[in-house]
Amino acid sequence: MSTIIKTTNLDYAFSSKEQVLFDVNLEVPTGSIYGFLGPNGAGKTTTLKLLLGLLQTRNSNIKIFDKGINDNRIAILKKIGSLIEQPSLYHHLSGYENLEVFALSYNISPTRIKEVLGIVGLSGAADKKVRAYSLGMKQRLAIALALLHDPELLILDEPTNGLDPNGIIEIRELLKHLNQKHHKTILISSHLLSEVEKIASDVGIIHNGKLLFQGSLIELQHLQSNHSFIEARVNSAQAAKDLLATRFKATLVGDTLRIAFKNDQQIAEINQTLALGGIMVYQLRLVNHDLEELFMKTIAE
Ligand SMILES: Nc1ncnc2c1ncn2[C@@H]1O[C@H](COP(=O)(O)OP(=O)(O)OP(=O)(O)O)[C@@H](O)[C@H]1O
Repeated sequence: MSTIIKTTNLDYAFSSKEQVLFDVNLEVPTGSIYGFLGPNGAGKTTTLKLLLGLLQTRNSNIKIFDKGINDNRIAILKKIGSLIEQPSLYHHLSGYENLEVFALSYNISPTRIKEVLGIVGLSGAADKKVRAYSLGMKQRLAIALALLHDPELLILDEPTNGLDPNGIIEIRELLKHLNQKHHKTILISSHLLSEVEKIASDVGIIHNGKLLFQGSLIELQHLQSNHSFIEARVNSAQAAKDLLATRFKATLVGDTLRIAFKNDQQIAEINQTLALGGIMVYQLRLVNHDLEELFMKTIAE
């Protein structure tokens, strides 16, 4: 698996007292949608700005496309499309004209303008003034701007922030389309796990400037299943605990027993052991740690 972005022990301080990033080792796989997740103030925007050279550190160890950012800034930035904070759009111009302003500066053909308008689903609204656009349409136009030069990598800071549910779905579908059909690697920041898990293949969780988790979404979900348990309501919780003790880790919580397990086979085994041991089982309930809880737990630890 190749890596499109790699940072090694990335630190950043706005002043000598205010260090906001601590040893961040980001690894974004080529071809992924990488969800960079963290609560407000965690350091997401600062990290993305460092990747884009909008902030600089003397000893930053950032490699993008296998090249150091400090020595290859222009070549690297040519292959990146980005959206950081509010997009700057001309509201008195149409969507097409907004793209044209940038296309003229960067020698990009009118054909490409039409193409990106099609990709972001704004062909029908191309001649409408941007001031009449919904927030979601403005955001899609901003993504169209980022796509004009056909970059390999997109870096988007909270692209669904402030959008209504419909707008959020449209951006999500657009990003999936760009990843799957146009083979763009996408690094997207968000403070919402529920959003990231619907779209990302890979996840990094940052909190207080430290990367607390990094891995595939499947690995994150696996971590979730490790935090799930079976809750048993039985006639004698202590007797049930003793009966299971050699095979399972169980904890008494009031009258119920919480039993850690790894797979469905083990659930059947727990059920059988209790029944054969003469325990009256009133209820066996699967309690899933949801990812949101796991996320909160991760950042609280
Ligand atoms: N220009 C600045 N000067 C000093 N401190 C800053 C500056 N910009 C950000 N910070 C601080 O750096 C820390 C990280 O901020 P950053 O904007 O990177 O977080 P974030 O995860 O993107 O959160 P948000 O979603 O709220 O933007 C915060 O404590 C913030 O107050």
